[in-house]
Formats: sequence, structure tokens, C-alpha cells
Amino acid sequence: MKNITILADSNIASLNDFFNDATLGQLAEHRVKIITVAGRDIDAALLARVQPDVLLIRSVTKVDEALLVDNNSVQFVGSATIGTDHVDQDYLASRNITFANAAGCSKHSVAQYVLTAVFTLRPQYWQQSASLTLGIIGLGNIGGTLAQYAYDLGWQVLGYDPLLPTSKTNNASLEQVLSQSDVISLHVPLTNEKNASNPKGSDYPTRHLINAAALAMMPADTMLINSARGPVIEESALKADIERTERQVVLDVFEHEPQIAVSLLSKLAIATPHIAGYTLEGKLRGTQIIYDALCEKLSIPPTQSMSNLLPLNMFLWSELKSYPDRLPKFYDIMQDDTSLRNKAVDGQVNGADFDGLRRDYHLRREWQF
Ligand SMILES: NC(=O)C1=CN([C@@H]2O[C@H](COP(=O)(O)OP(=O)(O)OC[C@H]3O[C@@H](n4cnc5c(N)ncnc54)[C@H](O)[C@@H]3O)[C@@H](O)[C@H]2O)C=CC1
Ligand SMILES: O=C(O)C(=O)[C@H](O)COP(=O)(O)O
Repeated sequence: MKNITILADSNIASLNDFFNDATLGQLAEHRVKIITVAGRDIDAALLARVQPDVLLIRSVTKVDEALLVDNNSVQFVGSATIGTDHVDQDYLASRNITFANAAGCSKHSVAQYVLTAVFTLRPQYWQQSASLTLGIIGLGNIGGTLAQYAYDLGWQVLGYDPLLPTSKTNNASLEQVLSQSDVISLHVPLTNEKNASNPKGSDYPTRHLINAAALAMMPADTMLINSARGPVIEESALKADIERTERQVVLDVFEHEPQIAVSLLSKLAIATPHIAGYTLEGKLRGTQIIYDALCEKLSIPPTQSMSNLLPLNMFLWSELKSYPDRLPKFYDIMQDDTSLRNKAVDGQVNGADFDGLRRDYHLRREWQF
């Protein structure tokens, strides 16, 4: 009998359903011990004290040499998120620690968040006669899924992704997307510039991709939505741009998250606390993917499935398309906006309140496409 100690972010959905003696121990007779902590409280001292075999995180735990320097037990790190900018994967590889993330887990959730924001601010786009051009920057799982909805709605898509081949959707330069779209939605990972001190960086870095020069290319009535990572937009440039243009801007992510200055918040058309991916399906899929990866690492067959845990889903995209006035029933994004704004005190939303909204979030349901 081998004990497996798992240190996990308490914000991971259905941890105990996926990681227990039955789901991990059947063949290998593992006994599973789970220790849960808030993601931001997972630090080097805890890793050194607990010496877990497995570390399960979400996006708020930075995993790097500083975290693991006094730990010699971790063999597997799973992040139940799409984004991986918080994980130094080269360092994990150098320690022979297996890493898995949950690619694509919430692609429909985030795409549906974007559609909800667009239709909430511009309900006229429901009409087939409204010819909308949607600009999508980053055409991976989320951007590609959003494009499918856009085509289903009869919209034009201008897409930019320099790391993918040209296609029907990957059809424009960055300048064209910025200057010719009615709505622009960002779906890139957060990456830094490749240079001598960062040889693993990107030839197409996304940190501050949307800076003053990019914003200047966008017509004033172009809506901008960021549900990717905060630092993709240079916040100071965005504030100046909104003051100048009164642009409609929707942010789910923030450059200085989890703190948000009211000087920014007050300028936004919609602001939400990094919950674009927070559907029951999106979060469970995230857990399922890292559970499956851990089973592979342990050479045991997965025996738990999110389909055992999901209640009936009544939310059909086809229904919403036929009855657009039902949007608030599908997702009332303004409730999330109000909850965030209500947390503002002394010129800012503080990090604990931002994290609290996310911890206590009532998970939405994904609409069936
Ligand atoms: N707000 C939220 O709750 C959530 C946010 N995210 C964020 O969304 C990001 C995107 O997610 P996915 O689409 O699933 O990732 P993905 O990896 O499937 O796609 C990202 C795409 O961006 C492209 N890309 C990279 N650099 C680019 C650049 N400079 N310009 C244009 N395109 C570029 C890549 O080639 C790739 O096709 C994640 O990395 C994560 O940070 C993901 C889930 C939930
Ligand atoms: O998957 C991602 O990437 C995200 O941004 C998550 O949806 C949010 O992750 P947490 O902040 O809940 O860890």
C-alpha cells in the first residue's frame, strides 16, 4: 500500500470526487490524502513541510524554482486551467516532474461569456440584418470556438494568429483586425518577448500587445473584450484610450489582478472577476483532464468521469438564438459586474474581495451548442 499525498488548491471543482482511494487506488492500492489550501497560500514553506507527491493548482499559484526549492517529493503538477503562464515548465522538466494542464476545458464557457457581453451591450446584433465584423486575436481553442458561434450567427470574422496557418478564419493582419472590426476579442496566452535572457520567449509576445499604438488603430466605436490575461492590455494606455474615445471595454482579467483600481473600473462597460471560464462544465472538465493525466502517470485506468457528476443541462444555444430575450436567464452578466463594483472601497477592489467573489462564485451552466 502506497500513500499518495495531494496538495491542492481548494478552488478546484469536485476534488474529492476525482481524487480518492477508489478513483486512484483500485489497482495500485493507493491510499489518498488530500490537503486543500487557498491557491495563493500554497508557498515554499508549505511545500517543504507537507512534501506532497502531487500538487494540483489553478491559475493563482506560481510554480517555479522558488516554490519547489525545499521540496523533493513532488512528481506531478496538474493545473486545472487552460493558461500556463504561472508555471515554469522548463524548471519542472529539469526536475523530472510531470506537468499537465487542462487545454480547452472551458472553451465554450469563455466563448459564451464573450457573446453574452456583446449581446448585453449591443442587443441590435441579434438581428440577422446587422452585419457585424468580429475580430478575434488568437485562434486556438477559445478563439476557434468563438468563431464557430460567430459563423452560426451570420457574422463576419477577421482573425489573427501568426502561429497558425492562414485559413478561412485566420484571414487578417493584426492591423486589419484592429482597424476593421466592430468588436475585438482577445484569446491569446500571456507570453513574453524572446531575447538573450529569455530564449524560450515568443516571437509574437502578447504582453502589452494592446498598447497605445494598437488602441490608436481601433475606431472609437469598436468594442474591446479581454478574457485572456490582464497584461495583454497595457492598462495605463487603455485608461487614456477610454477617456479619449469613450470606447466600450469589457474586462474579465486585469493587469494588476487581483487588485483593481476604481479609476479603471469606473471606465469599463462591463467588469467581471476572472470568471469567464467559470461554468460547472468548464471547471469539472478542468479537474477531469488533470485527473486523467495523473492516472496516466500512475499507470492506472481512470474510473471517474464528470458525466457522473453533472446535473441535467437545460441550456440550449438553439433556444437562445430563437428567443434572445432569454439571455439573462442563460447568463446575467450584469449581476457579476455589479458584484464586482460593489466591492470597491477607498478607490479599489482589494485582492481578498476579488478572490472571494471567485471562490464563492455560483457556477453557471454551459449552453449546449
Ligand atoms: N478568463 C478566463 O476565465 C479564462 C482565460 N483563459 C485564457 O485564454 C487564453 C487562450 O485560451 P485557449 O484559446 O484555450 O488557448 P490556445 O492555446 O488553444 O490558443 C491560443 C492561441 O493564441 C495564439 N497566439 C499566441 N501568440 C499570439 C499572438 N501574439 N497573436 C495572436 N495569436 C497568438 C496561439 O497560436 C494559439 O492558437 C489562455 O492562455 C488563458 O490565458 C483561458 C480560460 C479561462
Ligand atoms: O483556465 C484558465 O486559464 C483560467 O483563467 C481559469 O478559468 C481561471 O483559473 P483560476 O483563476 O480559477 O485558477
